[in-house]
Amino acid sequence: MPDRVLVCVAWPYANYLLHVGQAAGAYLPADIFARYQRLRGNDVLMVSGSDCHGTPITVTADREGITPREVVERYHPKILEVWERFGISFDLFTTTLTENHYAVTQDMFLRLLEKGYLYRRTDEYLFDPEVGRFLPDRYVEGTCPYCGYTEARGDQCDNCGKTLDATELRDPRSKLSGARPVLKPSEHFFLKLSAFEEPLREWVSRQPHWRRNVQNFTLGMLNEGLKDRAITRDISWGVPVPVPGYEDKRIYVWFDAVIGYLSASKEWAQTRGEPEAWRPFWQDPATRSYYFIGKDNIPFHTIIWPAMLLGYGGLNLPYDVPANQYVNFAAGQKQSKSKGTGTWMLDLLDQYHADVIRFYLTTIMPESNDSVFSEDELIRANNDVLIATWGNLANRVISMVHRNFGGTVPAVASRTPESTALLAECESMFDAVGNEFERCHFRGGLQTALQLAQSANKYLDERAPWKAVKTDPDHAAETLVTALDAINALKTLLHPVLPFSTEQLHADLGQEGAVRTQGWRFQPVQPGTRLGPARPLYTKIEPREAAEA
Ligand SMILES: Nc1ncnc2c1ncn2[C@@H]1O[C@H](COP(=O)(O)OP(=O)(O)OP(=O)(O)O)[C@@H](O)[C@H]1O
Ligand SMILES: [Zn+2]
Repeated sequence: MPDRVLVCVAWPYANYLLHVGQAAGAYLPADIFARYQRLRGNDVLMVSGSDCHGTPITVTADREGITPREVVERYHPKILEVWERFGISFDLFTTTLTENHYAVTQDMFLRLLEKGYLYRRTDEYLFDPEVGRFLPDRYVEGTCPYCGYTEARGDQCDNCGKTLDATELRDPRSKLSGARPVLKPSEHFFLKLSAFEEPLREWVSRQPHWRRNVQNFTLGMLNEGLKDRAITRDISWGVPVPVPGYEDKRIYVWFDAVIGYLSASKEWAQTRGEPEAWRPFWQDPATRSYYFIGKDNIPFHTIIWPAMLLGYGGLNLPYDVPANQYVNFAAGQKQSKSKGTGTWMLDLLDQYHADVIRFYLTTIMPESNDSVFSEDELIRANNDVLIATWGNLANRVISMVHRNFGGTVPAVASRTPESTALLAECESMFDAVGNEFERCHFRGGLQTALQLAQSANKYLDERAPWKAVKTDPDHAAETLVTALDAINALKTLLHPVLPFSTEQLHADLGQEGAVRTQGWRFQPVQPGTRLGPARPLYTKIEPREAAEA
């Protein structure tokens, strides 16, 4: 029986272009994982969409003098273009502007209200006296009360990752006018997070497979005590609050964004004409659901969303939340679209093969520590590792079979112990790499697969088939066939990371169909197979200093 796996990926705000931090932090790991699970033959549903609400969108709209909807219409297609060109294989990438999403969000709201997990409360909120508007979330900046970071936003501190109430900020200033805000009362709905403290603590403690930092961060928040949080805002853009008297307010963007995972699953089911198909992904307790996010999103996925799910009832909690640290632009400077610091994915895709970018970003995936993106390092990774260890291996062997055996895989009678050893390594790699990918260790999975490429290179160098072919053609044939077997294994092992070039190689190895439908297993190349052309998988890139000189 195949397993069922739900792959949920953070909803990017449709207010800017996507940068490498988001790609390496959330989208690429999710995609490698989903591709790996599909190869295993599991039922996978991978969903996300553009987050079209909240102050990140309205702040951009105000700044650019356009409507929030126009902001979304400008950036959503650009996001879709990145998925297409970068090979992020969503089953559905939608938006939070659909009727379905509004309905699912309001249903969640009303059910939580009915069950007593939402209540109304009047508090004082920051208000800009100059423009006469409340200042929710990102309309206000100030100093973080926890870490002293001076550019904390009203909703959270990017430095220490704490979620904030705007009124907690020290020295707050309005993003609309720069004015010092005043306090003004307003009534809002609150999510009774405090009611979930114990069940959440019990649940989080039972997740030994979680990343240590995710678990500790979450337990830390639980130990400090959960405060109930306002889930409506004085703002005119967002999902309407389905309660009379709240016409001027909207549901808080994070409340509706996390519901997006569920609403997108329902939309996917409707679109494929099986409206109930979302249920097993959410209601069968055997389904594992993974949430791929960056570290700033942890509280929303390990506390707020699980609390909402517990309150709603009958829906699976996350199985794992493999949150990543940050990819920085330069040491200590986060890639951030709202701050305008970053390397844009569309620019990179104009310059480099998608698989080269995927390869390099996997090597710097911030699984345990922050990392730094560098274009020079990308070029080095392409030339010195990707091509030197893997691309050349495939290209050399296919070329030699063309040169010496007319492009047809020769038959071999028996294999020497060195060849048998390499084949055994091919077999065992499927478990070794699979175990890494299964645990969301994508750097480790890639490094492990590359060890097989190194073994194959060493094997070839030791047996020098280019020389042996003149004196002992059978020996050369055995070497090349065994090397082709290793290349065929690597093609599958590397497919989740390098989907485009491994599909090309699959054709060049004379194989039918597509790698993605072959299964996660070792398959030797059959004798008599006609190989395709020996096309290089990647091209060498001139280092930038040389190019500029
Ligand atoms: N530099 C980064 N490194 C790793 N992950 C990141 C980075 N920036 C964003 N992410 C993750 O990518 C996902 C989508 O990000 P989001 O749309 O919030 O972008 P952002 O650049 O953080 O935006 P903003 O600066 O407006 O908060 C989130 O899960 C976020 O944690
Ligand atoms: Zn802070």
